[in-house]
Amino acid sequence: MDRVRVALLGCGVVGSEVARLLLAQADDLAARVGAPLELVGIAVRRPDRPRPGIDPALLTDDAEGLVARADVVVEVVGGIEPARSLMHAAFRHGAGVVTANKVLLAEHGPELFEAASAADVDLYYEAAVAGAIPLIRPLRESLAGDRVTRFLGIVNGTTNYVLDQMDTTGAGFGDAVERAQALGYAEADPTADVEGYDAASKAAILASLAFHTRVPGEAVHREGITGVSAADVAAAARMGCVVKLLAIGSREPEGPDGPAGVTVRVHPAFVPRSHPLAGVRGPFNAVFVEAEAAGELMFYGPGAGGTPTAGAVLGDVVAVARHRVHGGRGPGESAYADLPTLPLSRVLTRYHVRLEVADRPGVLARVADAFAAHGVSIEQVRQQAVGEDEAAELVVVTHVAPDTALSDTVADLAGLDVVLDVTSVMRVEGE
Ligand SMILES: NC(=O)C1=CN([C@@H]2O[C@H](COP(=O)(O)OP(=O)(O)OC[C@H]3O[C@@H](n4cnc5c(N)ncnc54)[C@H](OP(=O)(O)O)[C@@H]3O)[C@@H](O)[C@H]2O)C=CC1
Ligand SMILES: N[C@@H](CC=O)C(=O)O
Repeated sequence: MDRVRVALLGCGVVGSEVARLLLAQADDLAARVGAPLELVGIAVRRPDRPRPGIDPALLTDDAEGLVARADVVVEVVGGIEPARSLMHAAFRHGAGVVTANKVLLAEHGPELFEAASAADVDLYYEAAVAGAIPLIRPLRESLAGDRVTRFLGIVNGTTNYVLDQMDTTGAGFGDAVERAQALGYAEADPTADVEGYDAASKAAILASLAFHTRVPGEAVHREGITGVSAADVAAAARMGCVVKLLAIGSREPEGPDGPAGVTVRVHPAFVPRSHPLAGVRGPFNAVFVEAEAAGELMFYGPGAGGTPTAGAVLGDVVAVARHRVHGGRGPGESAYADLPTLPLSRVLTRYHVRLEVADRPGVLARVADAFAAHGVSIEQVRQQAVGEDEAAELVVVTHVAPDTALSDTVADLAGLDVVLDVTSVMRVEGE
């Protein structure tokens, strides 16, 4: 093969940087691949829009026609359609695909991996999880001989940036989200970030790879950060913690509580300031992976932004292009284990609960009884006046208990006449 034809679908935050780096590093990339990479076209929604550094002759709105002329298709459009149909078209034409599209992989991964395998072409997606951080390849290849038992990490740059701004600068939630959008970290619709959908898609991909099973995005327990208030950030600080949006996956053995399977969840949590995840700032991501032989590994780096993400995309382009030139194909999907995704009753955690209660004798005993009724023991309780007559704030931190016992307790607390409001509920993780 004398050249590898590359079609770029999308020229936004990530695509524009992929195009720039492909052109700027053409000689190096050619040397690494063994043949020049020729950018044959860029499909966008609005081809007439001026794009600095991009030859207008490359731009088209005929994505299907462009795919038919490529050996490697780079999909950085995002969303389900037309990205899904265009990937299928690429496979039909015998082209390998590189994508950064986690929502598509979390929803339609099995169908796409099967189509790539049937066409005997590559489907690479390093940039789909944790931006620039090499994490997919280590899980798919380097750890293929080990048994991963758990992962815990920060996989969304936007929410980490927002929570970090709230903690360190006192910024309001809305202002911090707007800044994340302006910096190119957020999805086209930032609801996907702040409501935890983006992190849930990434957690589904990580769990599927780490545990060799299929975890669809909708099976991931998901809570976003829209309910996190400045008061929660301050409460975390008082406890020596920071608030982080975590993605946690765990392999659970068969036992008295149920069958073997995996738990996968995304939610905000208090993380002790002494934990390395607490020091992950701005749009950076970090993921701990625990494996039986390797022990504990930590992956850290920029989790969002055009240039870092484009670096990960180009690494995949080189791998797929090398296969086009020298033959062969990268490893495919490794889902064979068929482990069920288990309910939150299998998750053990701790809760930090803030309650507004009536300021009168006997309240503490009523609250303690509600916890005891679900077998949850209390580690600390702190009561303080809230400035209103006859009301006080009660902060309760529990010991470890099944998540459902904790959430059932909170539901009961909300129904007590002495509880005026359940102000906030946060899990405590990473201890
Ligand atoms: N931003 C980031 O930090 C990261 C993003 N990703 C993923 O990368 C992908 C792209 O993200 P990002 O670059 O931020 O997104 P942008 O919204 O910035 O860019 C999307 C691009 O796709 C083009 N496009 C949209 N619809 C169509 C269509 N129907 N046909 C052809 N082109 C279309 C747009 O064209 P036009 O320019 O004309 O509007 C635009 O160029 C997503 O899957 C995202 O989740 C992954 C990791 C990090
Ligand atoms: N919106 C995403 C972009 C990268 O995946 C994020 O903020 O992490």
